[in-house]
Amino acid sequence: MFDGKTLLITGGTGSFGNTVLKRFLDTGISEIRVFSRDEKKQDDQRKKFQSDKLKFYIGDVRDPGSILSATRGVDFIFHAAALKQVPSCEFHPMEAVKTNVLGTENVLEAAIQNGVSRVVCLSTDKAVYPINAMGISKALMEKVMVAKSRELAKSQTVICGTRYGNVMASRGSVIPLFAQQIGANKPITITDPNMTRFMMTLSDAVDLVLYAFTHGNNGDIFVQKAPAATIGVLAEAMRKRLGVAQHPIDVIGTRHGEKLYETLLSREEMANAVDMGDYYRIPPDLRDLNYAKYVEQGETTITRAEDYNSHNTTRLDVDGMGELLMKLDFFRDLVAGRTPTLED
Ligand SMILES: O=c1ccn([C@@H]2O[C@H](COP(=O)(O)OP(=O)(O)O[C@H]3O[C@H](CO)[C@@H](O)[C@H](O)[C@H]3O)[C@@H](O)[C@H]2O)c(=O)[nH]1
Repeated sequence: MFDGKTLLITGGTGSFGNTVLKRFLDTGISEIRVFSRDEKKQDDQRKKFQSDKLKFYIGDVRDPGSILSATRGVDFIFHAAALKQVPSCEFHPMEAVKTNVLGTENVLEAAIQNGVSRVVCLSTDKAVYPINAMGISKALMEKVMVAKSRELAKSQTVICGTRYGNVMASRGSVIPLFAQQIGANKPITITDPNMTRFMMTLSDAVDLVLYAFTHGNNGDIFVQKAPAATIGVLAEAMRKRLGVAQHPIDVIGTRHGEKLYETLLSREEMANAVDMGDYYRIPPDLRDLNYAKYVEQGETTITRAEDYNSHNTTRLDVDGMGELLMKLDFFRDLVAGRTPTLED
């Protein structure tokens, strides 16, 4: 499917981009373009991968001109550029709007104008019933994506999306933080031991994007079924695997904009979602803007459906969480006493 094709990754210098490069540079793909603002990270990637197939584009999704010229001659786009830190978006919500909402519109317009055949936009569980600025901006990004895709019936571009949960051991996230606290002999800071999060590996996240890429129709959003754990269980599993069962814990309380649990599919989406085994496909609402229809044809299935969230999905216990941790290079390094490297 990728043989002889050109793929562009927005925000491609991040951990998602790195994982895609690792998987694809040695295939029959003809070119991968990394589009980002970060000259330094691009330079690191250039040195790390040393491949003629890899092309670097400095630009910002906020600047329509930069993305328009970078997408000329491109077949596929993975749109990963985003402001994704919850606290920073909370304090600078307009920055989240500029990158996550307006930036996405620029990427999609450029894709349509340049006849790109497939675009996959990356979203997050925080976009469902959102309460923080990051999630709200990603929810609006999804709406932009679905609205744009509605106009594309006769065009050659297919736009779809994915939502995923927490990527384990990503830079700045809780697993490396707890590891560092254990290493420095400081207490593990738990916000709320009963808080749950979906647990996914970076490789799962890339698989999900590839699944959407292969199966997506215009406006579809894909979600991977994933297990979840409480933060209490996560801390317990880390203490146990690292042989420090008595390491002290401080409960520090919930941070700005945090939820007790995350939701991957709302109740309303669940009523229409297609169960595809390991994944759900959420088709777009294709009714037209005829209000009489909305009033006369209610969705009776919605009242019966339950949302899909990190409280009601498969729950990992301490041993299950420990096994999942051991799938991470980061954590295996830690257990073996090697200096762990983060993906990003
Ligand atoms: O000192 C800490 C820090 C975090 N947590 C908890 O650990 C969990 C995960 O936190 P963190 O790793 O910071 O991730 P999230 O805030 O859930 O957000 C991440 O996961 C999202 C997907 O849901 C991504 O979109 C975001 O970019 C990414 O920051 C949460 O329940 C936190 O309350 C603690 O208990 N103690």
